[in-house]
Amino acid sequence: IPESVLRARHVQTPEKLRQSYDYIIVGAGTAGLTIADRLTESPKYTVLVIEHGEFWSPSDPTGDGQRAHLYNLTSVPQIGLDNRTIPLGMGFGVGGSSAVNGMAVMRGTVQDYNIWAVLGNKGSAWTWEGLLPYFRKAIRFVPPDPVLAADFNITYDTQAAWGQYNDTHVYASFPGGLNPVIKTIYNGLRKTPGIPFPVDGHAGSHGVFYYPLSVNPKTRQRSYSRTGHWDSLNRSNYDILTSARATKVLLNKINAATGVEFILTGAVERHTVKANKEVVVSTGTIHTPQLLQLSGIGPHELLKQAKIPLKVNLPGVGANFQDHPIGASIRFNFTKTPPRPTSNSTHLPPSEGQGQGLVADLSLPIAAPLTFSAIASSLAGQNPASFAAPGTDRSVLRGYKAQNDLLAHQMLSSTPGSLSFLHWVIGYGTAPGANPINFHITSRGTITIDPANPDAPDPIVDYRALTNPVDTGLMIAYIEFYRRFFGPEGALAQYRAVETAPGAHVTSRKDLARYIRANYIPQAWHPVGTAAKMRREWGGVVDDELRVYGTKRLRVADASIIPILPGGTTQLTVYMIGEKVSLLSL
Ligand SMILES: Cc1cc2nc3c(=O)[nH]c(=O)nc-3n(C[C@H](O)[C@H](O)[C@H](O)COP(=O)(O)OP(=O)(O)OC[C@H]3O[C@@H](n4cnc5c(N)ncnc54)[C@H](O)[C@@H]3O)c2cc1C
Repeated sequence: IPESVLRARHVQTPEKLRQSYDYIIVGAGTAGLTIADRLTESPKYTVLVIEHGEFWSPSDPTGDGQRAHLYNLTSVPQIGLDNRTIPLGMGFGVGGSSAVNGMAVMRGTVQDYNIWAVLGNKGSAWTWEGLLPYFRKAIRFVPPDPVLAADFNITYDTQAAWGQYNDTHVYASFPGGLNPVIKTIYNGLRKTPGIPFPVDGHAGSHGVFYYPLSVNPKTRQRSYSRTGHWDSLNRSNYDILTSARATKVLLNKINAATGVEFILTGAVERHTVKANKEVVVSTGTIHTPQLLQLSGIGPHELLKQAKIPLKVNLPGVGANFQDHPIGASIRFNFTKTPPRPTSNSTHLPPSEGQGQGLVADLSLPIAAPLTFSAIASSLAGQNPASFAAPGTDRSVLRGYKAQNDLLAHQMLSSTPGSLSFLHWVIGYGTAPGANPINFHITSRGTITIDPANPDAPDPIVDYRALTNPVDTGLMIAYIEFYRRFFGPEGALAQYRAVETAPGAHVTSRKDLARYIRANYIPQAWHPVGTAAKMRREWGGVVDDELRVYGTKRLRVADASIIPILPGGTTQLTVYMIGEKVSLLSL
């Protein structure tokens, strides 16, 4: 069967585009392809997706590899990290970041999403309960092999977490065996008082649980937005234009989106295409604020400096930038080697390195029983202006204050649905120890066009990592957690662990802070927040229907609308956003 019959249309030159489309989606990434698939289910609407990269397949051994399909970005020197610059990669090409990510499928807790409602407008449906149907619709969960499940105590709750929807081809599954070494840590956590073990970490609780991967269990290939929402679609109302970088959303006199301006790779001429109903920007957390700013939507001072005519003064565009930081590593050697755990599921291929695995996502009172309340008080007592980027608008500062108050409140709670703070991935490697990840940072960065060179292909990335001292305090608390867990009072004391990094002699706050500054990586490829779904008076960029404030017929739908990081990896949340906005748009 010719490929063209199996697919919607891949357009490679602007001349082959229609005169106009009902919907134009900018970015064929995780959310973008989800939305385009859902909108074109109805033959009533024509949809064009404009994508900067190309079609490619991560499973193609003759292809040019994943690295070639990442934006090659680097942050500005980080004042909180001894002026280190930080590289970051974002997916580039059809499938976006879902084509290159680590495939872990996770979700935040109940309060992670209830917080979105508090930060949003009145009557928001963005709560755990309100979003659960879209989460369920976003991904098809396939339970683990029963022998594997019994071997590693993998439990799941199909009813509460996953539901029975089956109209998606994006899968979450457990494709291989697990490294039995993790059983030593698992047993240690089991013996540690106070650590919760929810039946399924996707049902809204923090604690210790196994997570699946976005892998098709039959083919054992990556399952992502392209395989789930593009391949095999035969729809004449659906076009994708590739190698085309959107440079502007076109707005008329009443700031209604009328189309998109774009430039083909390697060319200089700018083209435009008309949208009859809506433009949906879905270019991800780094490029969405760039595109809005280039379109005249953003902080007025920045746009004035860049000589871009102001359409809407929205100071929050590019503010509120967050990612999960990977903290400085803490490592131990066991002087008495634990017996190597055995595995009954050896009929399954092993999954030694990065793969489906075990996580311990712990609330702050569990991770930091001695300091959680002092950390919470110090955050609640802060004036965000002391730590925000110079010149941050008052509305954005009000939003930061609202976020701080919510986080400070959650720092005191260990109820099942409350936020997890310390994220410990136990599936990677065999050495005891961790690179602790902080699920809820308090520093806020920025993404801005360069006013001196607004047409540069990528914007300026500034994490402002560790500019809020609370983040250093959290990392110190996590190091202390591991010292207790592996130390003489911990559940694995019999193996007499010796700390190798940073070393047992590094104990003062000053020395620990220095170690953290030198080794902290402010990103785990989960950037969010730069076009946040929050109240406008709190620096929000989109409303509860993901419409950009001050405009008409223009929405944003991707990771950038997430107002505050969830306690989980981000892809499932982004698929959920794609599912939800598709229904809002129709
Ligand atoms: C290396 C890596 C590892 C990760 N690991 C995990 C993981 O294990 N688990 C997990 O849950 N999450 C993970 N994530 C995060 C997750 O994949 C992302 O949060 C999610 O995919 C983001 O989706 P999005 O729709 O916001 O953006 P994307 O999927 O990145 O889509 C944006 C699209 O827009 C295109 N684009 C950008 N600018 C323009 C423009 N001007 N014009 C036209 N097109 C444009 C891009 O090429 C891209 O296709 C990882 C991400 C990366 C990069």
